[in-house]
Amino acid sequence: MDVEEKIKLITRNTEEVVTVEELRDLLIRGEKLEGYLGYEPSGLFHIGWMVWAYKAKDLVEAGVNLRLLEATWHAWVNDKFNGNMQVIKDDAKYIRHSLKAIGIPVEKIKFIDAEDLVSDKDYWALLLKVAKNTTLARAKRTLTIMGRKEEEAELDSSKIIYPFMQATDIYYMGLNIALGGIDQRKVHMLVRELAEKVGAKKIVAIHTPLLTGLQGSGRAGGGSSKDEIMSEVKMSKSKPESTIIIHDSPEDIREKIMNAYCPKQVVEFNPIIEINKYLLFSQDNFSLYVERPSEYGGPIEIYSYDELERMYLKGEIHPLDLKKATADALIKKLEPARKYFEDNKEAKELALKIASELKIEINL
Ligand SMILES: Nc1ncnc2c1ncn2[C@@H]1O[C@H](COP(=O)(O)OP(=O)(O)OP(=O)(O)O)[C@@H](O)[C@H]1O
Ligand SMILES: N[C@@H](Cc1ccc(O)cc1)C(=O)O
Repeated sequence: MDVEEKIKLITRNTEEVVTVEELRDLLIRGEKLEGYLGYEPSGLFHIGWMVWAYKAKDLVEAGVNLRLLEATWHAWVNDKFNGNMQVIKDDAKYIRHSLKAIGIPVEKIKFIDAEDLVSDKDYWALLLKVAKNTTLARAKRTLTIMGRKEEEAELDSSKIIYPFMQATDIYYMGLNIALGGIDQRKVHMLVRELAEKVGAKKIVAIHTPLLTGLQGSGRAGGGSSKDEIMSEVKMSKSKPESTIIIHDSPEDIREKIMNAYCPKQVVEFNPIIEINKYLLFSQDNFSLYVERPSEYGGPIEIYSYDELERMYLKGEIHPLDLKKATADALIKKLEPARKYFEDNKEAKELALKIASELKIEINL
């Protein structure tokens, strides 16, 4: 793959890359691309996560040396599983299985437990350096990266340390690429700004779009920037009613999709449109078969997202027909993952354990 082909693969289906010029520069200079993405192991794998997982796969294919950071300590600070570290660690194992189940080449990725970073005193020395160079106001504004509002650090000041930890993760591992959903933007910008001061490389930040929760944008509150608005309305493991998880049965998926927000001729914050854009058409060789009634033009096969969007905006595809077609396509897409969890004993036991911790019923 030449430089431009790599750039195309790395930047496709992203919300933004800060900056493409810097990425090109790294590639032209032949620097090894050292990348990562972190997640809190604190729930069942929902389809929103497939957006970054597919991007992780692209990065691996483009030759990035990719790590996935199991942010166990961060999840603990963020009160996940009531601070039960054993369950957080089991969830991390479960997520590895989930990634494999959806077809991510896990054997080419290095998984790192945050425990391995925080057990080195140099990590904390670096963290203090980051904190020394950041105002409290800035740190508070960055709390959206952990799904929290500024006020939430008032009662529990460990939360204010979280953004410093996330920044330190990046410096400590000596990375030049950080991947995350657009809700992680604020910390990546901080990391870029402070790089010189802490003597680290300046990262290229790659941000993937966030899939809106099934209820649409009804929850959007006072956020002003795109990352703030999206972090409120995104599909999230903390809001099970808004999510489709990879273990949902075909019947569950159909029912959830049929009940989802999908306004006629509107594509913004429309989760059904976004499932098509970010999960289905984003992958090679996909086409959507829509069974339209004959008075609306009859059945049609759609070959690109742009074509779908154009027709939907014009009212040529009715939400109901789109929902049915999307449910069928998503059920098909998740079939291998269902099968993986049915067949793999360890994966199944872990999934059931996590589900029972969360008091969520799954049928495997
Ligand atoms: N709905 C979504 N669509 C796409 N990416 C998402 C979505 N939700 C989270 N992500 C991305 O997944 C990664 C891990 O996020 P995180 O652990 O916060 O997941 P979450 O489901 O939002 O959970 P929580 O509710 O605990 O915040 C981040 O890079 C984040 O941007
Ligand atoms: N803040 C991320 C998780 C994360 C934690 C540590 C990191 O270094 C990176 C990512 C989230 O909640 O989505």
